[in-house]
Amino acid sequence: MSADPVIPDTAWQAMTSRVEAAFAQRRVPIARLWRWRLRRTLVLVGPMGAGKSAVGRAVARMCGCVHLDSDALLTSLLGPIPAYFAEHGESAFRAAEARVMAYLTALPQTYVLSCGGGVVLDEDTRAAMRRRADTTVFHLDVAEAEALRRVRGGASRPALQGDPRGTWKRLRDERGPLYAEVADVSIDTTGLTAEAVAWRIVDTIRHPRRK
Ligand SMILES: Nc1ncnc2c1ncn2[C@@H]1O[C@H](COP(=O)(O)OP(=O)(O)OP(=O)(O)O)[C@@H](O)[C@H]1O
Ligand SMILES: O=C(O)C1=C[C@@H](O)[C@@H](O)[C@H](O)C1
Ligand SMILES: [Mg+2]
Repeated sequence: MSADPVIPDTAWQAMTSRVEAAFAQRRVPIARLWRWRLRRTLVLVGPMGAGKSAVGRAVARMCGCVHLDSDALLTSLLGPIPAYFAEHGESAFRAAEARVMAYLTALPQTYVLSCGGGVVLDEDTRAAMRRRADTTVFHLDVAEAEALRRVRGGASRPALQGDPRGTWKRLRDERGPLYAEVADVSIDTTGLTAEAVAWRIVDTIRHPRRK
């Protein structure tokens, strides 16, 4: 086990090329219908199953902006996250995750970023999120029973292995203050579809003073 993963330069360059290609291939925004353009980066944090990935995709579709997902980029770098956890341990994953987050939070473009559930554990990541004046951070929360239904008991989430129910709640409680530290807006997604949460996010950005 190594807590300091050596990411080959070629893998890192392949990942950054994917990101650059995503910005080069931006799609036509649905929001053009409203003559409105998203000019901010939206960062989604929260516990596993809160819908960060699904909602991020929906927001980006609505706004025609680039969507990046830290877990997807880490998978392209390290291979499947559960296998990486098993082989190298959580601390190696966290080190790679912090490096990816440092890269993502320094990008000059605006876009939608779905984060892994544990990104807020890293102090530098939290500081980088707070530093950006062109960024709004959304904390997506969800009730335990619904989160566990959404992640289907946690089989693909290595951080939940063993006792998914107890672990999900413990992690959510431990990380709650860290999500609150970085978040500008908190949304309880319980009982809402991913699209409904996405509309709420777009509405919050379009009408900031109403919230
Ligand atoms: N608001 C929602 N209502 C119903 N199902 C949802 C909602 N949001 C997400 N889902 C579904 O729940 C599952 C988990 O959602 P998602 O992968 O977006 O969570 P996540 O917050 O990104 O989790 P992780 O931290 O593990 O990346 C997916 O199958 C997704 O389609
Ligand atoms: O909350 C967590 O610790 C994790 C959440 C997922 O998004 C992945 O980043 C990984 O499975 C760990
Ligand atoms: Mg996700």
